[in-house]
Amino acid sequence: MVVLAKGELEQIALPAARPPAADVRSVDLSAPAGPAREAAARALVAACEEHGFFRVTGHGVPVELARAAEAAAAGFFARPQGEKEEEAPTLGYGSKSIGGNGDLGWVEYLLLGVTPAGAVPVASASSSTLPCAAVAGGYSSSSAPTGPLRDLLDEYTVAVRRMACAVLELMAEGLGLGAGAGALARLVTRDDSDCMLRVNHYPPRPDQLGLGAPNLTGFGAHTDPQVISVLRSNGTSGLEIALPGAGGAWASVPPDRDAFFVNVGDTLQVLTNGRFRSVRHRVVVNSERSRVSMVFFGGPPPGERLAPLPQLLGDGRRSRYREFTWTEFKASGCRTRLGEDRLSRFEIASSKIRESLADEGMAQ
Ligand SMILES: O=C(O)CCC(=O)C(=O)O
Ligand SMILES: [Fe+2]
Repeated sequence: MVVLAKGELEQIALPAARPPAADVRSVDLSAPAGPAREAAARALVAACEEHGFFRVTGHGVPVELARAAEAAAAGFFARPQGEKEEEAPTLGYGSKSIGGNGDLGWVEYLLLGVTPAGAVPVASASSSTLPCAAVAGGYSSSSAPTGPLRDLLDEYTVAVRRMACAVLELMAEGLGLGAGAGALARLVTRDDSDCMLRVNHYPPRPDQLGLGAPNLTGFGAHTDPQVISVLRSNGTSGLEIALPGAGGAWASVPPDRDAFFVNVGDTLQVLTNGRFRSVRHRVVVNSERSRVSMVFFGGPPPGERLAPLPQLLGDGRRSRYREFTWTEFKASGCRTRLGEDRLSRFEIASSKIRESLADEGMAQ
């Protein structure tokens, strides 16, 4: 259950309009080597350039495993509130608060850091998949006993991480990275990679709002900071992506229980020197049905130096971003609200402009 005070409910109310369906491209990860795989790699790159978002079929994650993990999570969310809160230390349970800076949503969640030993809870107080220094050093193993839900989520995470790696390998082929092609996938497969699993539960809109009442923000508009995020849901609508172009109109993602969806994250936008688009997205609660989503966030190791890949700079093309580490990005993002643009402070152009304004004594 998500409990919000009256003022809080107003804060997350949205107009009832429903955006048009997004035209989401599909990428078949199982395409055989040769022309079919080359076409899949091209489709993937085009989708990352245009929307920063695509659907993955032929992904190799057993559907039974995904459904079993989802059903176990749904069973957990159906338990009494007190019992769920007791599981904060073992499962990273939290509700309504997203990040540590006052963002609210009609959502409850589990948040687990991925370590070589399996998934471990991320402390609720600072829990966020957004950059935050509190988790920049990695996750300590929990001594709390694991249970069937944790075991299923562990198994699921291993399978989805493998798929994320396959996606990044296909991406590297599509980008023509050549000899350095393994570098992208390695970012999320190292033992110290900063990966996370987040299971979100959006209960149906509360009855007391009545008919004709506004929609609610489940998860406010944001970009994901990591390299890629890999998401599946129980087939309930609600996820929306911002379309390219001025204004960034919203489009709703048609639900699909068997496919996965991939978001380009901020880090991948930097690695591709802005060629790929870190997609803005949000979840709107407008349904009679609960939405359960499971999102794997593929993040780099803390000390990883992030800058555009040299192969993607091209002749004489300049880097749009200054180099920074993942730890630095997390520390700087820690103070931001959910919807803020966390990359702008790493853009070379804007920092150059700030420097010249400072030289002229015009900056504050
Ligand atoms: O729950 C969803 O469908 C998306 C959630 C999301 O964007 C996130 O956890 O970063
Ligand atoms: Fe997200």
